[in-house]
Amino acid sequence: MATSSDRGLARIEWADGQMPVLRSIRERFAREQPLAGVGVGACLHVTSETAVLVRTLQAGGASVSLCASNPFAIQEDVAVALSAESTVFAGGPDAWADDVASVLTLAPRVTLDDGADLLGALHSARPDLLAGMHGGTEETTTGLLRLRALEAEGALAVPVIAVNEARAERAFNDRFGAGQSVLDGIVRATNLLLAGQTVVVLGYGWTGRGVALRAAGFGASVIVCEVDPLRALEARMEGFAVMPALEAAARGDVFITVTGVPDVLRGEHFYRMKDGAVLANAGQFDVEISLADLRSSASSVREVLPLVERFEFGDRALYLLAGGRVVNLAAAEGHPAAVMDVSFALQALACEALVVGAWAPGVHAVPDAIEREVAALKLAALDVDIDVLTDAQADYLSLTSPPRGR
Ligand SMILES: NC(=O)c1ccc[n+]([C@@H]2O[C@H](COP(=O)([O-])OP(=O)(O)OC[C@H]3O[C@@H](n4cnc5c(N)ncnc54)[C@H](O)[C@@H]3O)[C@@H](O)[C@H]2O)c1
Repeated sequence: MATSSDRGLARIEWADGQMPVLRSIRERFAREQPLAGVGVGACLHVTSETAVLVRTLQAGGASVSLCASNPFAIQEDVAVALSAESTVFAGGPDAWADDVASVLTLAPRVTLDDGADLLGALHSARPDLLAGMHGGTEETTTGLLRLRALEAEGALAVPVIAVNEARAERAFNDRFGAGQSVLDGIVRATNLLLAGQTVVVLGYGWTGRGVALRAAGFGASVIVCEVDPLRALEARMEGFAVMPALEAAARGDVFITVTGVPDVLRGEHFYRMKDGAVLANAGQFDVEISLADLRSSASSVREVLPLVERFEFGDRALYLLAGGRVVNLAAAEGHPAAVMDVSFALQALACEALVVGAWAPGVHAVPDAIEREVAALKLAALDVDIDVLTDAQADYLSLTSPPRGR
């Protein structure tokens, strides 16, 4: 019978198969050993994709200790399997603070954060370790807010690479990853046929744009609602209907909020919606669809399917998915491994850059060379070749060395 460790190993191998960019970095790291002897502390989701990143860093000579950035986001079988190869502290919600502290006791010289927990704890509890560090990487907007606040106070003592803001991360994570998985979550929860439906996307930022694109690909008519005139104009020029949410409320069959802003859909919208309209949120927090307005205006509420609640308003009903929580995590599986391949390739190369380069304390953008390398490796994995500037073209553009396709 397969043990928990066997199941974890199988998941890691499956993820590895979807992560060719990280695999090619791992092969180079194994040859070049850029991280030889470096202790890396990682505070990330404990998943099969993270295990592939850990293996990559270890192939480059690092010793990695891992704890969970979200104590509820631990794949137990992966944690068991990975602990045979590296140091894993994944005791769950009750042990979370101890797990973070345990990583710090190993005095990491590079940190990989998903919310600035390790770097935050180093600054508050172990400032003695900061002087010996190469620096850290940060994967989230929230973490960067914390680190930039430290920087503004003059207290950030190490360099941090803002992986979250890389162009490749934005494109893959937000547009392609969330674009697909948000619709996957809606379809899994409802089994709706989206072709022929009117899908209203509220918010046409990095993520909303991906959602709108994929909804159109399913055959839906897409309406975009925005408050930013430039983004609204882009949506219009990209072929979508654009109108205020109050107008869209009467037309939509499926509504998807993806703004990061509270109460984007509220009582006045619910009153205009058609019978049977479906409400889903793809923003980070469950604040974009006003649950208070839904509950206070509905005459009755009941669960009709797992993750689908029916709110009755007189002779009409609206269906709320996943209680308004982020639908691709609640009803599907979040980002595919192929998306995490790009995010974690940026992490691995940023880690290498911190170790081999000289960086001043402060928050830094991901170097353009890393973005290009990750994109080139992904193209190679897709077996796509591209052109290279001729020397004359490069001279014309006054580049000292022409960028390479791959
Ligand atoms: N579900 C996922 O996997 C996933 C992935 C990435 C980001 N997110 C979340 O999605 C949200 C948006 O992220 P983003 O990176 O696209 O941000 P963004 O800032 O690029 O885009 C948000 C857009 O919403 C618009 N907006 C704000 N208020 C609005 C309103 N009342 N009505 C209509 N439009 C409005 C803004 O003008 C902006 O264009 C955030 O909460 C983010 O954390 C979720």
